[in-house]
Amino acid sequence: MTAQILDGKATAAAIKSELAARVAALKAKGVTPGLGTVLVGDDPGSRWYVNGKHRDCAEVGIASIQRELPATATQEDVENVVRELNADPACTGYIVQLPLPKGLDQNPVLELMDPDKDADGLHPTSLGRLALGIEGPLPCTPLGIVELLRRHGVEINGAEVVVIGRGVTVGRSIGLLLTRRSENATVTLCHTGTRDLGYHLRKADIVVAAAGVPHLVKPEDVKPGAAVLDVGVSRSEGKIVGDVHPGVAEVAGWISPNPGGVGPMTRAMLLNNIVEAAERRAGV
Ligand SMILES: Nc1nc2c(c(=O)[nH]1)N[C@@H](CN(C=O)c1ccc(C(=O)N[C@@H](CCC(=O)O)C(=O)O)cc1)CN2
Repeated sequence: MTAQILDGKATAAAIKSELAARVAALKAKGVTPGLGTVLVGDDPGSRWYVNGKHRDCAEVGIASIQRELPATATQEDVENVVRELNADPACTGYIVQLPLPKGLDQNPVLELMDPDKDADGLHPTSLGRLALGIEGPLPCTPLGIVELLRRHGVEINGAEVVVIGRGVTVGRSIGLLLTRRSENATVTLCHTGTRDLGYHLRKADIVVAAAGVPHLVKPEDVKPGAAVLDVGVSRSEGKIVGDVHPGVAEVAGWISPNPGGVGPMTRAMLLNNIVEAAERRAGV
């Protein structure tokens, strides 16, 4: 078997053209959505992601507000930028690019954000809403994964899903998303304390690998026909190495390439969150 490709790049392009039409409709009503980003430090990967977010905004007609701080910024410097964006009417939603440099604590920064401007779905109020089943912004990578599966016709309802990794941007939050009544999956969250990862993987209809361990998911541990989403990013000689061994493509039914799978969907869902929030506010 050779797996079908869950093409995040093409899917994100389709979503962006749908969003461009929705932004045009908002603008016709006098509403211009604006995405703010806060980038602290000089990590080249984070800078690349933030620049990509602003390129996407330009493509769909969302205004951009960029705030940058040096790696020497203090906790108070970062929190002051957050206060400024909370008060800026041109900024309808924003993100703080994670991770923050060592020595800065991300949780007080996230808590200080105006939850109504949380474009990432990572504010405690947004995560609480997700847990309680109340409408609100959803974390971009989990949302991108669900959208990628849906648009490729992969059945989520009733599926056994194994998620590897307990980070807040993916692992913890995707369990909450996939176990909602609307998705209706059964989710097992595996992490570094899991004794026998292969035991769980072999039963999974859908695997979400977000551990950041190169080639952790081996072909012999994947159920034939499963959908495998590779979220992990490690770098070797300047190239991305995912969490999924290339041989998995011979066993799986669907596989997301990395790069070109979940990453572009994360970016598309950020735009989606900005547009949805603007629509909610405009009563659309
Ligand atoms: N505030 C946030 N910080 C971080 C998030 C997030 O959702 N919110 N997620 C990641 C980084 N991220 C978005 O911020 C992100 C990661 C990857 C991609 C992407 O398109 N990747 C490309 C490959 C890029 C490369 O060559 O390096 C791909 O997969 O094709 C977009 C966004 C952590 N921080």
